[in-house]
Amino acid sequence: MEDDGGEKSSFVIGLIENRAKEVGVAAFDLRSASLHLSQYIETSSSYQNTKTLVHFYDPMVIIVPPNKLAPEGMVGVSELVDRFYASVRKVVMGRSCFDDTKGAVLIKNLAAKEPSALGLDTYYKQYYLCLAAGAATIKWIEVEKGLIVTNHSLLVTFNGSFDHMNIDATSVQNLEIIEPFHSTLLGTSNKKRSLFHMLKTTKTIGGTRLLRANLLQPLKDIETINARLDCLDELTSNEQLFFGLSQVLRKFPKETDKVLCHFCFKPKKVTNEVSGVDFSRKSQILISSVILLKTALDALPLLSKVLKDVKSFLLANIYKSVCENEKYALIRKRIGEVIDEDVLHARVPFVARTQQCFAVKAGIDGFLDIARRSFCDTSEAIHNLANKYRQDFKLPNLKLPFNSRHGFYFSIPQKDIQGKLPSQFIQVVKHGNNIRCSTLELASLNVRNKSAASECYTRTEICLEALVDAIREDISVLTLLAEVLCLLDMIVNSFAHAISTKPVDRYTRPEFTDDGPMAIDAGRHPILESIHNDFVPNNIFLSEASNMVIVMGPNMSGKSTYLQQLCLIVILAQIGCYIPARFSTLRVVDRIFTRMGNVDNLESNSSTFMTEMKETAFVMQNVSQRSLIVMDELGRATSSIDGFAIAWSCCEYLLSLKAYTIFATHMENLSELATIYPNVKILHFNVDIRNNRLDFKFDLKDGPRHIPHYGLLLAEVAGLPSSVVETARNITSRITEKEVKRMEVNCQHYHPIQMAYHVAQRLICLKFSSQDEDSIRQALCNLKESYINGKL
Ligand SMILES: Nc1ncnc2c1ncn2[C@@H]1O[C@H](COP(=O)(O)OP(=O)(O)OP(=O)(O)O)[C@@H](O)[C@H]1O
Repeated sequence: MEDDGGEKSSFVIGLIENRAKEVGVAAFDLRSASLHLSQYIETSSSYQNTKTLVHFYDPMVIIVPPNKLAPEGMVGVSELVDRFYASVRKVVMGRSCFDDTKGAVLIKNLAAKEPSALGLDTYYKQYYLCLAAGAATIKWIEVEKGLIVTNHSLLVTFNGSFDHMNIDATSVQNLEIIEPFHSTLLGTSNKKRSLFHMLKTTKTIGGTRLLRANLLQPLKDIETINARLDCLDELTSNEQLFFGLSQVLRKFPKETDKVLCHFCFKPKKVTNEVSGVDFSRKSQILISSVILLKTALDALPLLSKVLKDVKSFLLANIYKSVCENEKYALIRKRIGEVIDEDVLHARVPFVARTQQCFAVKAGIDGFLDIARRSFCDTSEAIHNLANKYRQDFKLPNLKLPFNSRHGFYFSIPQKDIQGKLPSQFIQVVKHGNNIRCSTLELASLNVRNKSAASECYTRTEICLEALVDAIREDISVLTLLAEVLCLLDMIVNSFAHAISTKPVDRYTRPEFTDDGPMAIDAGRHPILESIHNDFVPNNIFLSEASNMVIVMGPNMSGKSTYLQQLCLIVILAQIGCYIPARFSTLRVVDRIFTRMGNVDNLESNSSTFMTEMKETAFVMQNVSQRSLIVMDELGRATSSIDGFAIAWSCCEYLLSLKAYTIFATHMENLSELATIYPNVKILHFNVDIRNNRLDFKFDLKDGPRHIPHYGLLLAEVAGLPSSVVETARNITSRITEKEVKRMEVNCQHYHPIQMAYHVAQRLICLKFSSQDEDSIRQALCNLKESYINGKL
């Protein structure tokens, strides 16, 4: 296991597909020793589902089979990786490595849970592809990383992403969930952040990862969401608990979640001598894991103290399953039998090395004690050497830093060196205002010091063998501890922290109902509200009887912001966080679809319009009754007639579903939909026109509103030469005149059969709509009036 130390990805994923457009994914997290399997039908030729998952796992390695079995019309997963994930290491493994039978056996043996509890028996027949991907992935980890997964230690989940809300990769970009748009794309200031950046006040890497995973795949289970919200209620109403928990969490080492995987993976036995050095590195990692575990277990009683009288289910459950679990005390006791009480987890490299060398109690192993003496002697000799140079060469500010790769080296401020450095100093490198260098003597002492440390590690590992085996037997409690710490980090340091830094009642608890409406009172954009002090809140109401809202308004009036705001609020609510609104009732959303058209086109051979159509097709093919769809200016990228026709027919299609749709548009004629369909509501953004200037109010009003030639007004404000604007104005008035005449003629010649056809079509739509009687009666009246006035 490599020590990644930072936020580098720890996922290795295997991808495989069959000719029926099914894709199997196995995502192995080396950090938490967990394997997540998913299998699904890839409905879009651009691999939207797969991209979403790859984006979610953000892997360091992608394993694929040779590109021979790509389904018709698809590029194949191997090619997909080349095109979109060129920076990720791609490994092609033979088909024989993708063996589903082997995968099933492996997973049965390695999974911490019983196969029946995993549902493996039924899963096996249906989802063979992800098992095949799992076999290849585990094989690669064994061969390339030299790690063997301990039996019954792996956390395995099936269908991971399908238990959660699904947000496709394009929508993740559109909504700026993880990354904000490049400032030049939107013309916004650099201050704009993503939702992830806003909430990233977590203190551990595991907590940050959990937050990212939650934002990309929010929860769908109301019970879990409410459990988190109850926990937030308790944290926000009990300051002592909130501050107590934040302080206690700091006592746990930041890398606690990593401890677990070092016990899950057994390093392969190294037989040849060349690998000896590597072996010592692995021993070192194991020792540091034991020390880290000891430090974490020492902090556990503090957590118990803080959680003693908690009320909310989630915290009480943590208290019961972790704080009252005697296994932790037993593990701690066993560690205490071998490990010195004073040894602590340290982050400073040399301190960490010393702690690791002295981890095991003195007197347990004679060879270890000798190696330690040699380690101390060489360390002392290095420090004496530095003192000698300080005096001999009059370099009082000579420093002796250490890093794990190079060992000790000298650092001397440039200003202290008059002329040239004495010839003893070698490997001279400038580094800022300092010179870094070494000497032959130091290099030789470094080698001896390192070799003494290696000997200490190897001997220590032998002393720790029995202890580590005993810890491995209780791996599940360590998994639990790691999970709990990540969850607490996210809820306390991110969610509760975000709420506590806002004025009281700015963020409120969302209510969830099973099949109710989506009503948000005075909702605000979670990120923009901190940039605009005078951000204007707005409402939304969607229900089965009114499942489409069409939002109109001139450019810059706030339409896109409103769409993004709604989605971000829903995501926040479904990760179990409070939301920026006065009040809200929500129903659980299973997928969010967005068509916003402000993302760079990833498929270089598609025009803006093609991209728009592909995205819309993807929505249509995947939408369910529980989805939330936001469409911004659909149909603007082609001729106005075709664009309008497409926008209209898309609306009609979406209306026939029970999904909630919000549609922002400049096409005023789309408001006609409301006269035919009672479940369409028209809203517009309020704008005042004074002295030919638009004054944006950003508040939503009922009904449509016609603002003549706002495009021209805005073009003038943007600085288009006045002669150009004047010409445009003349052209507009001529077009308008012609249009009026044409409409009059058209009305006269409108064929009665066409009228009858439209009436019939709308009557059929009404028949299948689930509206109440009053609404249907009203819609029939509107239809009749339109027919009489010839406006159909
Ligand atoms: N509710 C609001 N309160 C305050 N400022 C807002 C609000 N909504 C939007 N804005 C500001 O107005 C700017 C323009 O908003 P937005 O891009 O949403 O307009 P739009 O109607 O979608 O424009 P276009 O039709 O040209 O895409 C935003 O960058 C934001 O700074």
